[in-house]
Amino acid sequence: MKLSSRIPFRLALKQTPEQRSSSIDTYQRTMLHSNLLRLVARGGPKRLMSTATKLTTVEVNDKTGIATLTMNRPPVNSQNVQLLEDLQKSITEIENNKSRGLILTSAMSNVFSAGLDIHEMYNTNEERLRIVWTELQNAWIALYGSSLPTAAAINGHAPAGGCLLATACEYRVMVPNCRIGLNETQLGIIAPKWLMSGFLNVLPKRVAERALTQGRMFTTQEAFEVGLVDEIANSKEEALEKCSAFIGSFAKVNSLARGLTKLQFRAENIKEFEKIREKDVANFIALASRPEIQKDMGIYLENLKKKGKK
Ligand SMILES: CCCC/C=C\CC(=O)SCCNC(=O)CCNC(=O)[C@H](O)C(C)(C)COP(=O)(O)OP(=O)(O)OC[C@H]1O[C@@H](n2cnc3c(N)ncnc32)[C@H](O)[C@@H]1OP(=O)(O)O
Repeated sequence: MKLSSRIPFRLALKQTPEQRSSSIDTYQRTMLHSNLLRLVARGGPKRLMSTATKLTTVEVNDKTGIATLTMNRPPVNSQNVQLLEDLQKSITEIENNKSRGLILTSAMSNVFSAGLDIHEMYNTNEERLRIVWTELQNAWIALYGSSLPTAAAINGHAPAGGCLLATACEYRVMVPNCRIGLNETQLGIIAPKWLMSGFLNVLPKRVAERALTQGRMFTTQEAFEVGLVDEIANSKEEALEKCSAFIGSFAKVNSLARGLTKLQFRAENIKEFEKIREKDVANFIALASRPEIQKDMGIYLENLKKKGKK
């Protein structure tokens, strides 16, 4: 079996519903084999890799073996289909290049990611909505279901889809004076359960329920106090260092045991997501197509633009 024959979760998810029914087991078996191969391969020299797709870049530190995945879609890293696809490609690339871990960050100076690009959901057709939501699901599962150690260096605001990506990681370090949260209800939108799972992994249920129903955006300090972020750093560089230190904490842990243990914690959420992912796309299309939601999105966009001009 070649390394490239590993089946990432999202590819397994593209199978028929029948094939999918036992995909957790299939995935874990496949991962067990590929991780064994990866462990054997780790004996060899480290490769410095720096590749770029259009809206994300990947750089591997040849000393630590840790890959930094940077989102680069000015002005606010809003997640259009291309950014979501590039994120998936970069995650696959990092998983295949023997990296020791993945740090997700942003090339913007004050925004980690503004979440889904609202232009992609506004005044559009059902087919586009289907693609947008499917790619958001695919990007999330690629990150959430990765067996690698993952951390987010949150060097700016992280609303909605930005918070989704950050909470898909195992560790979060955030710079001061920014905001993070799932603000969907403020847009009149109900966040599906899978979209909440990372949030629910890190927050007590009561805190998560209140924050989600309020559509609350936490300041960095508040996020730290409730446990939504693990550390505060004074700069992006310091955030990257703290994320590297987190990933480095696994240096002496067997990576196969680590990865499988992580996925055991996440398996239930992933299984639930697999069951409902197609229905979830249909729900999203139905919701986002509603005239009143379209109207609210239009107003929201207008307000964002007005705010930008002030
Ligand atoms: C049924 C639908 C389900 C959808 C489910 C949810 C997932 C989502 O992710 S929805 C997206 C929710 N995102 C937000 O609510 C964030 C909105 N943005 C902001 O709060 C701020 O822009 C932010 C704090 C991120 C950054 O602030 P600033 O640095 O001050 O930048 P500006 O606000 O001036 O924005 C610059 C420029 O970008 C445009 N913008 C911002 N966010 C989005 C977005 N999510 N989608 C599309 N465009 C966005 C903003 O309008 C400005 O545009 P211009 O005025 O044309 O320059």
